[in-house]
Amino acid sequence: MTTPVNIEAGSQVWVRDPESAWVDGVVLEINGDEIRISTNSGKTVAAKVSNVYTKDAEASPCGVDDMTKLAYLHEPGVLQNLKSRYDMNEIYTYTGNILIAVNPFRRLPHLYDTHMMQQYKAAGFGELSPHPFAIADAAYRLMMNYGRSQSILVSGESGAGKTESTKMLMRYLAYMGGRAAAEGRTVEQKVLESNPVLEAFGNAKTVRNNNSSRFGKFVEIQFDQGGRISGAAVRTYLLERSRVCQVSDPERNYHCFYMLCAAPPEDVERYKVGNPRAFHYLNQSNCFELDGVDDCNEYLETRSAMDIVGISYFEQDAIFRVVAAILHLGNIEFCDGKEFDSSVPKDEKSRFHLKTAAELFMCDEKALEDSLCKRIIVTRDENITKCLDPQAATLSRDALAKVVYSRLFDWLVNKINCSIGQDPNSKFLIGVLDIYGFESFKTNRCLTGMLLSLLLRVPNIMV
Ligand SMILES: Nc1ncnc2c1ncn2[C@@H]1O[C@H](COP(=O)(O)OP(=O)(O)OP(=O)(O)O)[C@@H](O)[C@H]1O
Repeated sequence: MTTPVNIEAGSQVWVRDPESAWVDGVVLEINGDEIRISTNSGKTVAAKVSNVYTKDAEASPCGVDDMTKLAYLHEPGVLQNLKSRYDMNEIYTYTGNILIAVNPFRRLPHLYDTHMMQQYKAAGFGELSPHPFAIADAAYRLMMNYGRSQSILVSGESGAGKTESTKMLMRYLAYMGGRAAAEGRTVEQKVLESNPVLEAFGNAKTVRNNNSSRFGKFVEIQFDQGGRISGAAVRTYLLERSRVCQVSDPERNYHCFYMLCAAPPEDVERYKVGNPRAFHYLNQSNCFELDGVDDCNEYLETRSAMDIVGISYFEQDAIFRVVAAILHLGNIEFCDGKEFDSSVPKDEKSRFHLKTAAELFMCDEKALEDSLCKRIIVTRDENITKCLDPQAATLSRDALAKVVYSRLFDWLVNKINCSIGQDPNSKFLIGVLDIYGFESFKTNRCLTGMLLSLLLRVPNIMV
């Protein structure tokens, strides 16, 4: 690799550092593709040309609010700019019409009050400091001016602040297109009220975030011709199904399992749950409780959120029966059956969990056992029943748990949409896509396809 044209002895540069990611310094000498640098932290280091970038010696110590204004748009330049701004409590920065948010990990209420929304309503894009309100405002204006639906993509690593940013965007859209309080609960209120239910079943503790959304969410805010909100819908994608059966330490399974285990005694008895440590789907990790979170309280709050969303007592009962049944399903173990390559529940304990799961699912115990220990192969002429060995039966058990859980989640989303109220005759919509980081996937085919289809429809703005 050749030396970048503008690097010579005496140049100010950034060099990759194993601890701080990048450190700045001055070039002492260049020998082929190796550069010796005296860093500003007082060390002399040697680095390959590919690990050295020119530093803008005239860059403002306060950074710039739009990174397209940077003299050098490379990784250390971008990170330094974000850091300079963050140190001044400026958590938002533009790159053109993309907004970059750095998680402040503390409440900044002054940034999001009504006064702030009024200011962004009156200003053009780029006139005020970078802000999610400016992004939402630009989307709303484009929709009104060009009569075209818009999409806002919110992406980043787990814990980056996507859900918080999505809430800001929705608040602003509700402010712009909202109906008077006298007209009943606003769409924003309804969407927010449904959050506890979605979070109970779709969020979990991960290494990075105690309340990580394990699904992608596309919130569609629908508008009439006059730009007033006429309905909304929540579409969910890619629920992390594997978490139902596999949890790594120190993460947790979905919140609802722990909530149910911590429910008031009458419910614990009704759903035949108890100590989460007794369930295989939960005890693969040593994390059962979350700091500052009372799972019993969360259970009661989820129940009241379900009441608000319009989920009846009987439906709630069925939901928690399914949740409990999944836990019992996970405790069924298998051993070899009498026939070659067949399996049966391993012992009395497994039989007990099979029986309990069947009771909770309200299905026939033998039918449930067969669905785990046998596979039916449908051919054109006949149905062939094939026995499964213990290993295959265990996989079949986990597959059933995952399918049942994801169907339950889809059912809940559908119920929430009925409660929020969609407008089939809406003129336009603004969609806010909150989807967890690209790094989570080995291949991003379906995610990329989905994003592409959204962005092709409305190639506008990203956060
Ligand atoms: N703008 C903000 N102001 C204050 N706190 C914030 C802000 N953004 C994020 N946080 C804090 O960071 C935490 C994680 O943020 P959030 O849940 O939005 O991340 P996420 O990107 O949606 O994560 P995941 O993909 O895991 O769901 C929040 O619970 C909150 O405490």
